[in-house]
Amino acid sequence: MSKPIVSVVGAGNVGEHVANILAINGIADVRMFDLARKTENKVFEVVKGKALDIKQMAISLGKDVNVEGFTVTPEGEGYEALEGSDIIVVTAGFPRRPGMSRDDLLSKNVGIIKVISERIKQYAPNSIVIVVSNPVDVMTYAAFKLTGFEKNRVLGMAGVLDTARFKTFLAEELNVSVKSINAYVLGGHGDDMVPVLTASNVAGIPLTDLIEQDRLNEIVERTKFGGGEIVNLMGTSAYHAPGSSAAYMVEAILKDRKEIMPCSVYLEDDDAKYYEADDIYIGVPAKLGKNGVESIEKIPLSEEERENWKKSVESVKAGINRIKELNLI
Ligand SMILES: NC(=O)C1=CN([C@@H]2O[C@H](COP(=O)(O)OP(=O)(O)OC[C@H]3O[C@@H](n4cnc5c(N)ncnc54)[C@H](O)[C@@H]3O)[C@@H](O)[C@H]2O)C=CC1
Ligand SMILES: O=C([O-])CC(=O)C(=O)O
Repeated sequence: MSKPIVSVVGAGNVGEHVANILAINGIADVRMFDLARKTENKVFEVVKGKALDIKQMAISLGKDVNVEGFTVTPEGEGYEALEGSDIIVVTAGFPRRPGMSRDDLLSKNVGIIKVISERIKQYAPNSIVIVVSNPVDVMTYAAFKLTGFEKNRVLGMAGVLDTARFKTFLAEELNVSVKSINAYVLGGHGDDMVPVLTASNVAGIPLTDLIEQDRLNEIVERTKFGGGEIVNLMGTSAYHAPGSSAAYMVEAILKDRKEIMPCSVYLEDDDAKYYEADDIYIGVPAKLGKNGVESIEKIPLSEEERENWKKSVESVKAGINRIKELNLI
């Protein structure tokens, strides 16, 4: 039986881990796209080598999957094999280095997203697009505008990762299984992200009953700067948890799971009214199924959380205004 096709555009650290997990889980055939690597006297088609290696890894684990690599150019040549993709995960672009914010990547990465979005529109007009490249909320907004796809078919990955970080620190603190923890991190994927304490609990017990406020504040701060912590340790950004988070979203869509998870999604109408943010991509709980984003949930926020939420909206809006000023969307 033929499997769904997931394309991964940008097969660097994050992209290859997305491909890796999808192949190990055996739930989709994977197509990977990346630039050639040029040295003084040789051009390496690294993406083809990575695809072959990942396919052989999956086969060594007894999985019958196809994984193929395609070399593309920055100008947008070589994307024909996007045709037939059910889902496209976009991880192409520059990662940050120590001392940088995610927003520092905006002007370099938006040009890359522009070319890729045009090719997605051309070759895979019915696909669902999951953007990972940073600053992710702004890049997802750009992909939405540039593909012209319906809002349910364009979403960004961040909240699954931020929530996994929050859960990691809570599980360590309380010595409980992550399965007993319900937690949500919403807002933009930047330093202003909003861990929603009022909606987070362990076996139904509010976090504030389990952890002293000062310690809880430390955990919240560590979560908000969780990406930066890894950048400072590795000199580049995280890729195992980002890769698995994107793969988790892919699987929820392919398996029509109707699972609610925080994703960067487009807010308008009723959702915009509730979240006080219109014409924006930002992290809120969303139900993922075969149609992509099938609904957006309105999570209750305390007064303090709503104030923090508003700050996060302002930073994402500033990024969106910057790409509008660059006349790239
Ligand atoms: N949303 C999130 O939570 C996260 C986002 N990220 C972002 O994901 C992006 C990728 O990160 P890494 O994989 O660590 O970086 P990386 O540098 O390892 O990989 C990026 C890949 O994109 C490719 N690329 C660059 N320009 C391209 C173009 N025009 N067309 C096709 N491919 C192109 C590069 O050749 C490279 O292989 C970064 O922007 C990073 O900030 C990373 C982790 C989490
Ligand atoms: O920190 C970064 O730049 C990459 C990222 O978004 C994350 O790991 O949260």
